[in-house]
Amino acid sequence: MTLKIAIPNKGSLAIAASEILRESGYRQRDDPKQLTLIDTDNDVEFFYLRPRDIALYVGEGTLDAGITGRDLLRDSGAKADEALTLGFGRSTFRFAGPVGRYAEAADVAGTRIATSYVGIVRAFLEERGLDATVTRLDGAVETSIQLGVADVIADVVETGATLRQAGLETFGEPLLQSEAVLITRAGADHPAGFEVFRRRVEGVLVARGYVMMDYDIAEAHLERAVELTPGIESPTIAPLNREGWVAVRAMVPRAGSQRLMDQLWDLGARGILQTDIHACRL
Ligand SMILES: Nc1ncnc2c1ncn2[C@@H]1O[C@H](COP(=O)(O)OP(=O)(O)OP(=O)(O)O)[C@@H](O)[C@H]1O
Ligand SMILES: O=P(O)(O)OC[C@H]1O[C@H](OP(=O)(O)OP(=O)(O)O)[C@H](O)[C@@H]1O
Ligand SMILES: [Mg+2]
Repeated sequence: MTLKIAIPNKGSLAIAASEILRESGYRQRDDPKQLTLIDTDNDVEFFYLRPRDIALYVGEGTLDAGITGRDLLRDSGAKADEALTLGFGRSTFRFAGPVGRYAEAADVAGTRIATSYVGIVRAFLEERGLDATVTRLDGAVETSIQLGVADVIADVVETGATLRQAGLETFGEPLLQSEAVLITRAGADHPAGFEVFRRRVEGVLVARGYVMMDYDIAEAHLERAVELTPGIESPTIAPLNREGWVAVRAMVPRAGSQRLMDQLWDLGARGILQTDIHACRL
C-alpha cells in the first residue's frame, strides 16, 4: 500500500519540510502550485496541504503521516502523536500586550484575547481557571489591539520583530515551545513503510547534527585523543606508513567541532579533516 504523507504547501514550514524529504531521498514538487506528487520509486504519495489541516487528516487516519507545527497539532485537538521532532520551524506561543501594561499570564483574566490559536488559549485558561473572552482572527493579530478589538493577543513569536513594530511586548511564561514535528495517528499501529520513512528522515537529522573527523596522531597520544573523539560506537583506528602513528576516524557533534580540532591540534594531531555527513543509519 502506498504511504500517504502530508506536507505543508506554504507558510513558514513548507520549504524546510520539502528540503528534509529531498535530502532523505524522496521526490518533491518543483512547482509550488502542485497539490500532490507520487514518488513511485519509494511508494509514497505526498499531499501538499495547509499545516493547520494536516493534523486533522492524520488524526482521522485519512493520511498516514504528516509534517506540521506542534502548536498547530495542539490547537487542532487532533488525535495524532509526534513521531519525530524535526528541528526547524521553532517558535514560542505567548501572550503579548501594550508595553508595561501586563506582568504575568494570570493578568489575562477578564480581558479580550485575540488569537489564531483558540484551542491552545482556551485550554490554557481552563487549566488555570481563568475567565477571558477569546476572539479568533485569521492573522495579523498584533493589529487587533490598536484597532480596539482586543486587549491582549496570544500568538506565535519567533524573533519578536512583529511585536516590537506593533508597540507590544510578551508577558508571562510561554504557553508552548513549538517546532516542526512528524505526526502519525494516535494509538494506531504504524502503517507499512512508515518505519523506513521515519528512519530515513531521522538519518538526515542525525547527519545534520554530526560531522566526520579524521586525523593522524602518534600512538603515544592515542588514548587521550580517543577520549576527545569517542565516536558513536567506537572510532576507527588504521595504521599509517609512518612508524608509531595511526589514523583516526570518528563522528563528532557538529556543535563544538572547531574547538575539538583545536584540542586535537594541541595534543599533537595533524592532518585534521572535518567533512559533512549527508545521511546515516546508526
Ligand atoms: N515566524 C513565524 N511565523 C509564523 N509561524 C512560524 C514562524 N516560525 C515558525 N512558525 C511555525 O509555523 C507554523 C505556522 O504555519 P503557517 O503555514 O501558518 O505559517 P505562516 O508563516 O504563519 O503562514 P501564513 O502565510 O499562512 O500566515 C506554526 O507551527 C508556527 O509555530
Ligand atoms: O516574532 P516574529 O519573527 O516577528 O514572527 C512572528 C510573526 O510571524 C507570524 O505572522 P505571519 O507572517 O505568518 O502573518 P499572519 O499573522 O498573517 O499569519 C506570526 O503570526 C507573528 O505575527
Ligand atoms: Mg501566519
